[in-house]
Amino acid sequence: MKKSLLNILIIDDEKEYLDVLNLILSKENYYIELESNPKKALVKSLDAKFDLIITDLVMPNISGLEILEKVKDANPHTEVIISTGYGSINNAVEAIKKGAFSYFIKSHDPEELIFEIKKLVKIKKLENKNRFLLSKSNNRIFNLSSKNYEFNKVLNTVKKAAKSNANILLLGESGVGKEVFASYIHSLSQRKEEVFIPVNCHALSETLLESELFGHEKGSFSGAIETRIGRFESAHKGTLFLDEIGDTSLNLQAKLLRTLEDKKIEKIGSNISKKIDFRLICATNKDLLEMIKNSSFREDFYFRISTIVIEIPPLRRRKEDISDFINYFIKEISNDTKKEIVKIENEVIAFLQDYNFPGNIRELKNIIERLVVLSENGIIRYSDLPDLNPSLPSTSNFKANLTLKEFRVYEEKKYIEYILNINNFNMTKTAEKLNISRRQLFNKINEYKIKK
Ligand SMILES: Nc1ncnc2c1ncn2[C@@H]1O[C@H](COP(=O)(O)OP(=O)(O)OP(=O)(O)O)[C@@H](O)[C@H]1O
Repeated sequence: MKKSLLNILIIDDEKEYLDVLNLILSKENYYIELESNPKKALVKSLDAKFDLIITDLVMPNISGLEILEKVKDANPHTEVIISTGYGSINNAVEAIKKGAFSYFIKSHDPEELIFEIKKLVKIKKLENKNRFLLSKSNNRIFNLSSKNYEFNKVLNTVKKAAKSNANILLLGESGVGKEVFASYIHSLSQRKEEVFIPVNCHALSETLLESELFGHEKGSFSGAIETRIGRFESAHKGTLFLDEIGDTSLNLQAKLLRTLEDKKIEKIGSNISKKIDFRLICATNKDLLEMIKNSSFREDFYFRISTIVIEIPPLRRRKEDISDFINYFIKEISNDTKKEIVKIENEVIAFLQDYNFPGNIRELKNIIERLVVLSENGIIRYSDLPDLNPSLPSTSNFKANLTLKEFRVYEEKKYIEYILNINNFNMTKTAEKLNISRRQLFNKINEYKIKK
């Protein structure tokens, strides 16, 4: 079946008028529903499947203006055209100020209405094109080719899973590329021309995360100065990526579970629920099954989000890909920094081939970035490598006249720098890894004058 150009709901308490409009518009490729009961119309008009609501202005019980306000509140992307008689033109102008797309005078030639609708189709097409271009420009090209059997098997599963609408759970150590995979899945899916919305569940406090996801009404809590659309709503028709899902509270998991079951959301402080169509991808580096055992993760929620589970292997298990990654990052970073690289010392490659990469691809990228920045005359040098094995004190790097305390300080500083580096200077993650509080970490950074 050919996809309709526009989904339209027409509301008018005069049934005959509805039939006339239906007849005129049915010649075009539109999907049309009619509603003559204003109360039912109000409920129907909030369905996000409609791109356009054409509503009469003056009706018993409910006015077209009321419908306009509710529609715009529930689905800001749905357009409204007000139809009215001569007597109410002032109100129709008022409606434009409140966000109506246009108005149409009932006694005029219906061609005027058809013209307005065609104008809207054109605008929607342009909007879609913009969204597509935007998502393409956000969609950097990643290095997903591999010589590793295990990784290629994972990639195959990803390609199959991407075509379905199933919820996907991505597992893997920090820095293996879970977010890269999520956006790759989106780019292969039927939703590729729609938005990809990533949310990091770790970065925000529970209240902020809830409002980030569901949105809030103005004044619903202190700090809610303005009505805000949540990420679920922004992800409508596209893909929502919840990173670090293992860091959500049990409370929020219960709320998310309900949302996944009903595919409906309510803004905090609002009782209007909205249907949202989204594909969910979650990721974590935590052991969710272990968390279920110790009651910090809901089992029913786990089953909801894990229709397909994909585990991305760490970089140390795909060493045959390291040299390709080195070249890929050198190219990318030398392009960005406008530093041309002509040579890389063999010892650098040999060292990186041997190294275990606890921070995975992110760590390799950071190392290459450092090497490119420090390179001189286009040469990437072994001597510019950071000290990558801090747990083993390298005798060549300290003077033999240090006291034990000085030595400890020396090694501690190097280790903190190292962990900060592989965690992209994320304070929370670094503190967690070091098993100290963020405050203690800040104190150490100040004490040792560690710089990014
Ligand atoms: N296949 C790849 N090609 C190019 N760059 C990659 C690839 N995989 C990962 N990266 C880069 O490595 C870094 C980490 O990737 P990403 O954020 O996807 O990892 P992650 O597993 O989600 O990490 P975390 O668990 O810490 O959130 C990013 O800078 C990303 O661009």
